Amino acid sequence: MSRTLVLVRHGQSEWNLKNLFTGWRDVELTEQGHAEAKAAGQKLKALGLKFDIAFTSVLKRAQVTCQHILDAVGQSDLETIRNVALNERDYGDLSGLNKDDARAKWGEEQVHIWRRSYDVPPPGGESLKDTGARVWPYYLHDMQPHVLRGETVLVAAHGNSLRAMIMALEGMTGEEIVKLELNTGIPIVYRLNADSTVASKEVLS
Ligand SMILES: O=C(O)[C@H](O)COP(=O)(O)O
Repeated sequence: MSRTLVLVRHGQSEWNLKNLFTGWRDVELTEQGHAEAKAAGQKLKALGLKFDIAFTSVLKRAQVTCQHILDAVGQSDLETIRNVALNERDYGDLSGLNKDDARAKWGEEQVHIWRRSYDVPPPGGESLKDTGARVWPYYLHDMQPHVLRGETVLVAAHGNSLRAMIMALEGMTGEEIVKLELNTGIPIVYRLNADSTVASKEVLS
């Protein structure tokens, strides 16, 4: 029984590079981002993983990352489900602003609270809790059944949609999740037990 779940944050995007709040804005990968996504695929290939299904968001930086990985493992045509539930946390009024400019305007602490706290939303946007309220039901209903059937599932998504998923998967508290940072293009390989709990976790950095 494989029961394997692979989570990957998209490669570096144009707005990661420019240090802009991105959220639901649909921006391209940078050259480095494409390379990170291809390297993620090579790492998964080296593990000998073959996927049964892939999931991604409706944003192209995650979709392109997903495709690079599938190309690298020789599964370019694998069934891939795109769903808005996996989108990045909506950054609301901060979207498009420079993160350093925001710190200068509202202060380091306030910006950190908006970026990393569990339940404080940025103005007009989603908190991590709000993001989890759409990601986790989608995981339980659409992805987990595949994993529990013994399949190997790829999820290419975003920093905060994946942080919300990881929080629930690992049973982390609101305080613990504040410290979790996900790097771009680094696969996290979970093996699950039959009761859906985490048996092992490997970060392919
Ligand atoms: O949406 C964004 O700006 C980033 O992809 C994630 O941002 P964060 O590091 O501020 O959570």
